[in-house]
Amino acid sequence: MDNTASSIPSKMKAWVYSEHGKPVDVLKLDSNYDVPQLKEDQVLIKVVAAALNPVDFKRMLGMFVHSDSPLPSVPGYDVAGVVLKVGSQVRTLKEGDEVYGNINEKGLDRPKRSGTLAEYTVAEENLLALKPKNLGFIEAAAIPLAIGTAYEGLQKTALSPGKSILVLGGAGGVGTMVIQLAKHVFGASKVAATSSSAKLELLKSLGADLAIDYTKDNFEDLPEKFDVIYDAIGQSERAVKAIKEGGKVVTIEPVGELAEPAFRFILTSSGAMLETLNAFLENGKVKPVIDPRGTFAFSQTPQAFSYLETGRVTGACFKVYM
Ligand SMILES: NC(=O)C1=CN([C@@H]2O[C@H](COP(=O)(O)OP(=O)(O)OC[C@H]3O[C@@H](n4cnc5c(N)ncnc54)[C@H](OP(=O)(O)O)[C@@H]3O)[C@@H](O)[C@H]2O)C=CC1
Ligand SMILES: CC[C@H]1OC(C)=C(O)C1=O
Repeated sequence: MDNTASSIPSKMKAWVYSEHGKPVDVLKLDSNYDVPQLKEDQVLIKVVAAALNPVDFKRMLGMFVHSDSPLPSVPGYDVAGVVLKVGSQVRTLKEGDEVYGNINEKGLDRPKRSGTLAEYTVAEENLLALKPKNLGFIEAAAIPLAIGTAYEGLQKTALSPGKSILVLGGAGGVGTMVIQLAKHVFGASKVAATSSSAKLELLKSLGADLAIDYTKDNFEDLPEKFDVIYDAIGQSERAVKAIKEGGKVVTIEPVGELAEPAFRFILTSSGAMLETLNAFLENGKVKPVIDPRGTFAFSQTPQAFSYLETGRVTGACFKVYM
């Protein structure tokens, strides 16, 4: 690959929004958008695949204007691609490296204005890791934000071997990672998770010992109580009724009522965390979950958002840059 400065274009294709609203209304394809400038501690990435996350459409709707970056903005946090150029302070990554990561260190604190739904993006070296050798770019792109949120939340609850956990929203991008990490990395003795009827077998395949069909049972009415509850659906007022004395409830829904003793957090992206988990991804103990209807071409980005906005995506929703 010719990575000389002259071979890197100054303009690119990018999906951009200049006003707040629904993606289908405000997201426009710009074929002449500025390739982001590289800072000393950053690398320039040729995007091969990018994953969509709920934060992308929530920002577009204007839900976080108080801490968001100014418009126009290219959405997208998760990327898998190839390093084209490195800044002078980059220590480890080099041109040609196949990398993946979440390009925004503080999830809602001034995310980058030039995100991953474009031909090129930039990220600080410490937010990236080498792509796991056994994963393709599409699979790798599905991982960073979801696994980072799952891992950080489980760390904050001090989940440890022998403890039990209930995962609310087990079939989602974050939930599918929480189940796997809880069982195969944190050593939980009992993993329960909720989903609708059609996704119960998926939960069990990921490591859930008990899959609860929320269309039939209210988890808080079941006799079993848990040491930890990971709430990925914003139902902390119900979750606190299912916790053991002294147990922990973590929720990732950043807005709305928070029932005591539940707590919430916004993830911090970390390349080091990905490098730690690469071992579990490469030995197959933790796997990316790809929605069978969730892979779209770059040109279909608005359709990808429409699918994500249904709230029914299983695992992650993507797009591949072509
Ligand atoms: N604080 C933070 O740092 C972060 C916050 N978030 C937030 O967390 C939430 C989850 O994100 P993510 O996993 O990507 O979302 P997804 O879009 O991947 O979640 C979709 C899944 O949610 C499941 N679901 C929906 N309603 C329920 C319910 N009542 N009970 C059980 N499962 C349900 C669906 O399963 P089914 O079809 O069976 O209902 C579906 O598979 C979002 O609100 C997101 O904004 C995400 C990442 C980081
Ligand atoms: C990255 C920010 C985090 O906060 C919300 C609401 C999400 O959906 C996130 O991913």
